[in-house]
Amino acid sequence: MSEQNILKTINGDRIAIVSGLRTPFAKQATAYHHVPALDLGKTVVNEMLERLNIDKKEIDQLVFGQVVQMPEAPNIAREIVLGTGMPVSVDAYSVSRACATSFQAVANVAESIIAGHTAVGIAGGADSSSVLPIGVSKKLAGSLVDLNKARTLGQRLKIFSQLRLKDLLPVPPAVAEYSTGLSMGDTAEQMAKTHGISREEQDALAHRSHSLAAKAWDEGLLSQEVMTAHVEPYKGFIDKDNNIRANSSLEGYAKLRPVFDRKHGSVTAANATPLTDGAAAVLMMSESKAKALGYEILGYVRSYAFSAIGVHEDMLMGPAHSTPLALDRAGIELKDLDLIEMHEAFAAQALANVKMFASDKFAKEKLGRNKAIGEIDMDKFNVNGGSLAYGHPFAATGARLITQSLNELKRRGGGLALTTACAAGGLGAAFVLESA
Ligand SMILES: CC(=O)SCCNC(=O)CCNC(=O)[C@H](O)C(C)(C)COP(=O)(O)OP(=O)(O)OC[C@H]1O[C@@H](n2cnc3c(N)ncnc32)[C@H](O)[C@@H]1OP(=O)(O)O
Repeated sequence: MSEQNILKTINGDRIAIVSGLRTPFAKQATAYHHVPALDLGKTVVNEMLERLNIDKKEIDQLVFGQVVQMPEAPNIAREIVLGTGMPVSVDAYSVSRACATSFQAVANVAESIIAGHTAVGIAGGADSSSVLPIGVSKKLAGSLVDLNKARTLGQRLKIFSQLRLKDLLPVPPAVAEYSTGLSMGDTAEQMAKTHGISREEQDALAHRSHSLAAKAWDEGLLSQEVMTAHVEPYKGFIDKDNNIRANSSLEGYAKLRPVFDRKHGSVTAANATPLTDGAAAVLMMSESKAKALGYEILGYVRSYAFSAIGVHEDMLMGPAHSTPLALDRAGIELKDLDLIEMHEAFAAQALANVKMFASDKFAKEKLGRNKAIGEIDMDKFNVNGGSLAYGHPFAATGARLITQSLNELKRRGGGLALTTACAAGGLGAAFVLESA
């Protein structure tokens, strides 16, 4: 391991993460039923700035993302700046990298710090599966445009007469791959079959995830990094993730029917992430700026990598593709890591990735490498549970993983963590983080 292999600015400053915060995550149509992602984003950024008592004039940039976009506020980042009392001069733009969106936001702020353009930046993401941009059918959308252009009553009546009842039905956004039409759950089913991941193994991982997450909450490990959020203005508060099952039992999992392949499948509501609402953010600075402002640093971004594969088969293999790149860039091997935090989109997807980390065949055929990335020590893997339990508000998960890993490293007295995720479009993200 060499000091050379860590991201730094031209002045030798490391990329510091000073703080991370998130809202509690809530299942679709529960605590945040009518709260848009933008409000969740504003809430978390506002609270983070309040807690740190930072002069808002110090902030140069805010990069944020939202996977399910709201057409009326397409630049969520700028709306957060304008809605949290930051100076209007704070640069803000939005990014989208499906489930790795806030990883991308962190990478963008890191690159801006490395270039010397930013000294203090905020990165994060928010998503709501409860307040959705419900659209109209393509036929109706086309007809509405034509209606706008129609000049006579006859032309208008002709357009109306071509519409059928089904064309008038609302169309919710799909959690599916645009180019194949396959849902993420269909892909998880594919991966279970290709990699021989049994239903029992999937249920066991989900049970582990819920049990560890419940324990983490019981022990107070998350109380600092998760804020209390308002449910709907003036209606109440939520102070804990509401998907986690403290009384998770394997018998309960076994009873559930598969959802995506009802006949031969193994992916159920319990071994898939639920649709979730929430937001998360991190405050980043160049190392010297953090020290000059007197902030304690939580950790550093040592390296990161993104990867991309095809979308027709086993598309959610992002961790197995991006991790070796990030490890190489960090100048380390898998065995040097103290923690491995992998986004659990589905138990089948996480287990397929764990399996392929250890496979020489996969390394040779898919990664063009001589040997496997390495066997994951499960004692280091998602030690406080994962997305199966916490839930997965798409754009917020990366920032959750980064904050949770750095806080856990700190509790353990330091070290290195890998945080990694798969994403739609065959994308993958991996970050190597170093405790301060
Ligand atoms: C890169 C990526 O991250 S890709 C991933 C992107 N995300 C997704 O694709 C989301 C995938 N998930 C989903 O679409 C949905 O959660 C689904 C379709 C799997 C399930 O949706 P729903 O049926 O609405 O789930 P719901 O929460 O109602 O649970 C169904 C049942 O399972 C039960 N259940 C859920 N979790 C558990 C559990 N851990 N243990 C026991 N029972 C459980 C519920 O109690 C419920 O039982 P009931 O019908 O008796 O009330």
